[in-house]
Amino acid sequence: MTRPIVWTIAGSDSGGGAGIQADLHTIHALGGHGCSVISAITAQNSVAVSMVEPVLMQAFSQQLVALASDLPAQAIKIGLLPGGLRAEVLARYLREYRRQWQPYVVYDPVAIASTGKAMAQESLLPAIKQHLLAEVDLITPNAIELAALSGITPDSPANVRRGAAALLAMGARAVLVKGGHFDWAPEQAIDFYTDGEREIWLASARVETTHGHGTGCTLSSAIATAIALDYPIEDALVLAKAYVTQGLKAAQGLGAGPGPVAHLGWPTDLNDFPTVVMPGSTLAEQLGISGPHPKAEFAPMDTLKLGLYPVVTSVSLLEQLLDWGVRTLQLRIKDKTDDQVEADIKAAVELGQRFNARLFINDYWRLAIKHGAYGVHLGQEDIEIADLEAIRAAGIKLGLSTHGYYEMLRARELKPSYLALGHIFPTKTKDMPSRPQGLERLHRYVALMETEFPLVAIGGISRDRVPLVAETGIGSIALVTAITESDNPEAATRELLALVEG
Ligand SMILES: Cc1ncc(COP(=O)(O)OP(=O)(O)O)c(N)n1
Ligand SMILES: Cc1nc(C(=O)O)sc1CCOP(=O)(O)O
Ligand SMILES: [Mg+2]
Repeated sequence: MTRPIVWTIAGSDSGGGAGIQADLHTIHALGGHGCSVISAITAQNSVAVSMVEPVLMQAFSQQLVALASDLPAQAIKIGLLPGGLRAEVLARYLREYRRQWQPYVVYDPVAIASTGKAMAQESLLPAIKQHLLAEVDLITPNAIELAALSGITPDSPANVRRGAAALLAMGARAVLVKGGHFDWAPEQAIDFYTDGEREIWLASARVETTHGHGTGCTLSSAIATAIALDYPIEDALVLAKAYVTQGLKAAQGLGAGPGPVAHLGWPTDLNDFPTVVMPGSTLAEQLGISGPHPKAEFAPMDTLKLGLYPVVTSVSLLEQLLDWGVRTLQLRIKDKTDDQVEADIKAAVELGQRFNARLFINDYWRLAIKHGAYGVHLGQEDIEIADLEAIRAAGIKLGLSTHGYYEMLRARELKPSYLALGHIFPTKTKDMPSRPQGLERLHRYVALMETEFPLVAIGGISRDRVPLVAETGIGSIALVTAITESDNPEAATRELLALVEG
């Protein structure tokens, strides 16, 4: 894949830990090609910022013009703007880019250095509100910047929400409040994202280090790069947070003051990824997140490798599949009433028991409980409405669909029996709101999660693609049409069984 282009419009940090320098490290480490528009030259080291010198307006504009004519960006990260005039001029350029090629714009409203020095002129604040906010897709203030912009000090979770809502009311499309230093959560680095419709709280244990110079720049450029790589925003947020956490853990002191966050490449350690705060935890209570939640983990599977996993709509095909040797399978009937499907579900459960198979019922969890099913498979939307505790208490196994990093981390909090990862390739079986993941991402997901849960790949997996999917190390492959649309379902199933289970 060619590297997507990401611009950073920010200040140069002579010390190499923040600003343009941190951004270019981050963009490159995550697989983007970084271009830079320098807004100001700072003279600084790890101890102090001794000078902030805005570049000439003409030099600022000409960098933008040069890049726009040849290297248009998939995503743009904005950092330090030294004053209101450049913010206003930049807003005008961004408006034009939006018309031409719609880059995703992340703005980290750097106003005060971690050393305490004001980095920007007073004219910046009104210009952000009046001109820039409307042109950015995501603004990422820390507590001080949120208070400066919104007038609300985020001294409680409620005030974090209020501050973010105030920025949305001023025209921001989405807000990520960075909680590296919330007094009310001293043990955690908690970030809050909202676009006005949904709220996401991400928590990481605070890394004990004084070497965190450049974390804000790094986070925002990591988000921009992940978006340029075509990750949805919720995945970009968790990936960027993991990148920063791994960088903080490896950060070293260079110079007499706080050293720079380290730049180590794609995050691969699950311990570096944040927790998606879900109802039921002490933290969730503190954050005012309530809702039903399972009291403990779901029944574990007997193996991490579930093998071939056909998903079918008819009980008669289920019976044939069992006869042909399949031992993990699912009855997936859509859009019928409970009365219409109950007989089929009862028959399917009995068949599964007769063959000692891992037979999952899709969606109809009440009937699955009633008839003592082996397992239930649910989607992300079901997590909020199904009675997960009732499923767990009945001893029924739970499989959950996921479509990327965020959903995987969210599902992980519910401790299900397995996770499905989809859709790997384009599929005609179902209208998918997300984009296909592809093999490279699947590979990364498997490496990240394989010791936690059995993992199942699903979506567009034809017979010919099975060996490629199996090469990622995934222990189970779910498919519909590879069997149901085959000219000879029995031969197809036997071949697939041999390919997947050897
Ligand atoms: C093994 C497996 N993975 C994913 C799905 C999809 O479940 P869901 O997201 O609930 O969508 P529907 O199947 O209900 O349309 C699945 N059924 N099985
Ligand atoms: C039911 C389903 N769920 C998916 C997910 O990604 O959650 S993909 C999918 C359809 C799988 O069918 P086929 O093997 O014919 O592509
Ligand atoms: Mg479902």
